[in-house]
Amino acid sequence: MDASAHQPIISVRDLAVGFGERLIIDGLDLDVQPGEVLGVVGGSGTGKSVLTRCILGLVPKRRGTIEAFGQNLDGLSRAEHKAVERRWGVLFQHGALFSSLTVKQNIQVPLREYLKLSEPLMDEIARLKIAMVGLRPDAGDKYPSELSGGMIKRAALARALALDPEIVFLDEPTSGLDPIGAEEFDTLIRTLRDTLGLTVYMVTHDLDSLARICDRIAALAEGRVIATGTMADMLRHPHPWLRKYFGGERARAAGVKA
Ligand SMILES: Nc1ncnc2c1ncn2[C@@H]1O[C@H](COP(=O)(O)OP(=O)(O)OP(=O)(O)O)[C@@H](O)[C@H]1O
Repeated sequence: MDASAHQPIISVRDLAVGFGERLIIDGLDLDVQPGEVLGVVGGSGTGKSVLTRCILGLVPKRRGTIEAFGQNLDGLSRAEHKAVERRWGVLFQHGALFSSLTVKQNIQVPLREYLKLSEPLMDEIARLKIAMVGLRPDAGDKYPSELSGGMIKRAALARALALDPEIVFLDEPTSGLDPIGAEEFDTLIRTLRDTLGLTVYMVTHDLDSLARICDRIAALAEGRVIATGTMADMLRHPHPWLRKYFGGERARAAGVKA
């Protein structure tokens, strides 16, 4: 069998990231396996967004290595890094669409940045992505201010999928959605994973999402990943934060059971 079949898409070793004198991440190891939906959890301020941004090259690290698609990201030229960036899509917290652009134009931003395509082809790709995330065709001509929270998330996901990425990074994709909207969005992510073979790295506080769609969970505390595994593994873990998080009232309400 091809050895690359088992190679993690993302591999982080002994990562340290800090601001000023404060180390937020210190000695963090994490692998993201091809085709999995990985849920990244941790208390507020534990560094989930910082970790994500560091993997994406938006925050510098102090120490450690980050590999994406088998390549060490250190020492890549700008062109080589851009080639890596083309293989991932990102949905930042709150959608982060450009408010002055329509949904179609937002989806076309990465196409313009990374590819040279004709206008009709870009329109066709935008149409496909809009359909893929379950938006109506007329959503393409709307501005973000004209969309509901759930539609904004879908539009942002369509933009994250614009370049047919192998992995998408989602930062709290269901935050701000009502339970029905959140469940529909989870179903969409799962469907995209199943149909496109997408790998999903998802920062979330949403226990329903974790239980519903994550194959594996990575828990952050004390600057590192303190545990990885299935929901069942999390429920058995002795770490006090995990016991509180997965054993609390909210977890019971989400139907999370040992
Ligand atoms: N650019 C920055 N400069 C200084 N400190 C920062 C910067 N970015 C993040 N931090 C700090 O790093 C810590 C981790 O922040 P981060 O946003 O990663 O937390 P988080 O785990 O994603 O939290 P939440 O679940 O609340 O979104 C916080 O204390 C934050 O204030």
